[in-house]
Amino acid sequence: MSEVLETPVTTAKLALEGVTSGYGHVEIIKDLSLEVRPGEIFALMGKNGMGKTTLLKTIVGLLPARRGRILLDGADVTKRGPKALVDRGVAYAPQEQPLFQDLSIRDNLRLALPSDKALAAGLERVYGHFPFLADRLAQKAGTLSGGEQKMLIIARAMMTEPDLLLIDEISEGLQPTVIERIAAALKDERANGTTILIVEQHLAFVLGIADRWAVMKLGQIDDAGAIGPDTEARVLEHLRL
Ligand SMILES: Nc1ncnc2c1ncn2[C@@H]1O[C@H](COP(=O)(O)OP(=O)(O)OP(=O)(O)O)[C@@H](O)[C@H]1O
Repeated sequence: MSEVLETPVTTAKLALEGVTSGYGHVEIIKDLSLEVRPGEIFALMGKNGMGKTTLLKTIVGLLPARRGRILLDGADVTKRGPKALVDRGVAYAPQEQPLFQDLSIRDNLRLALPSDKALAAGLERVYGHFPFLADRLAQKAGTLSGGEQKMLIIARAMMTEPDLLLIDEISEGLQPTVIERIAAALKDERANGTTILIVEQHLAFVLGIADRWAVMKLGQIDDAGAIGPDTEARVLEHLRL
């Protein structure tokens, strides 16, 4: 691991200490340690099948950590489960089956929230990023285009004004203008104090918004650092190997 990630920080927003998790008899995440600092965008990259999605699922409690600890603002949340993470301000935009296709945009957004009042406030926030939502609230999510569905997924995760936002491969299949819109939305969220951990394959997009980065290989952090002029070349080298 690089010097940058070993440098002590006051209190990490999210800290993983020797986390191991997996499926059945197979360990996918192996003794992994990582710190995400308050208010940063942290880009997590790696080749297919290296464990990035598995790591996000472990962080949000959908998959139990078999060993190690997960700390949120210094508090141990390892065995607390998904609900406790949501209550502590964590939002997750997953890669798989993320929307209720037969429900309207409004109902998909409402499900993330405790009340209609919260929905009204949340909508005001996300309309700024994704204005098309304002005229389409009654439309079924399944009838939106692929790009619109991705924007809805991000909007839903932002509705709660999360302290920590976890995003899994949002850019896949999106046209450049939509990616730019999402990049702008994520930068705005960071400016408002949200910490973001984003798994991405689209390097220009994610390295353009991130503060620090890591590459995963076979369930471990293979390399990491602060974003700098050599980052893209360094990451590409890992993805080629
Ligand atoms: N539910 C599951 N049961 C068994 N094995 C799984 C399950 N989900 C994922 N795996 C395996 O875990 C490994 C890591 O998968 P994961 O989806 O975490 O990788 P990833 O880095 O996110 O890959 P990608 O970039 O392709 O999305 C893969 O070998 C995958 O086959």
